[in-house]
Amino acid sequence: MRKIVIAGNWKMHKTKQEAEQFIDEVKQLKTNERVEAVICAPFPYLSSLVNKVKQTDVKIAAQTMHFEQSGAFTGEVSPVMLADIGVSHVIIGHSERREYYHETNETVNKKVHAAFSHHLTPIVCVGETLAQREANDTLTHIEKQIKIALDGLTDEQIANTIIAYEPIWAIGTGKTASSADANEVCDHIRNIVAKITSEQTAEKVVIQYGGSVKPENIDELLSTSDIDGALVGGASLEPASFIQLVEAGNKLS
Ligand SMILES: O=C(CO)COP(=O)(O)O
Repeated sequence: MRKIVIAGNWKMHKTKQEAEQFIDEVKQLKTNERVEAVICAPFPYLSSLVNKVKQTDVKIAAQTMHFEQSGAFTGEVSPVMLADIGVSHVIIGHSERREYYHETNETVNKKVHAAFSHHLTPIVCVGETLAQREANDTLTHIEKQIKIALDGLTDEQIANTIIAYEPIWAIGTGKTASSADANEVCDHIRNIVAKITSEQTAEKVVIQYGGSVKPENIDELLSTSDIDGALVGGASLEPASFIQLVEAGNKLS
């Protein structure tokens, strides 16, 4: 049985005090062995939050990183730095990074390789715009994103990659893809992965859905065949709501 990964992506929200208080409020959360609870926090808080979640079931992730280990890249954070402070996961290629910070499929691929070189689990985001969906381009667009993102990885690395399907039109808009539509794309993603590697490897890949996920719709999303978790923005900012999302995963196993 695949893992269920519930990840909260805080984006550029919270003061340090609010971030630490959040962790204090969720640290009693227990996940069963199938479920992982991850908070993707802003860089300045990572170190302190990693220390706070020791002995708890919550993991701390970064929201992006550079692909180089070090160098003259003013303002950037490297995989070495993240691994050094005990971060476990990193989001790569979020649509906001692609749109505002020129991330391309090629830089996503370099970052995924860099993540594995430093024992970080990549959460690789893919998804279509509304225009692409309306032009019936969703599946071709996503196939291209996935093929380039995973290029050159070993089967074992692919099995350990988390893929987040986030239709751009559903992010922060309150519009969720119907669970059937979301599952159809996640199923397609698994088929693409199977073509690149094998059915066996593809069966191991955790595929999350993201885009206006909240406690009210997570049960339905998780009840589908190919959605193995969620990457949650807005609804991950309040401890009570994040706990409900993780409990929805706990209920499944
Ligand atoms: O972008 C997202 C998570 O990475 C989704 O954000 P919302 O849950 O706020 O729609």
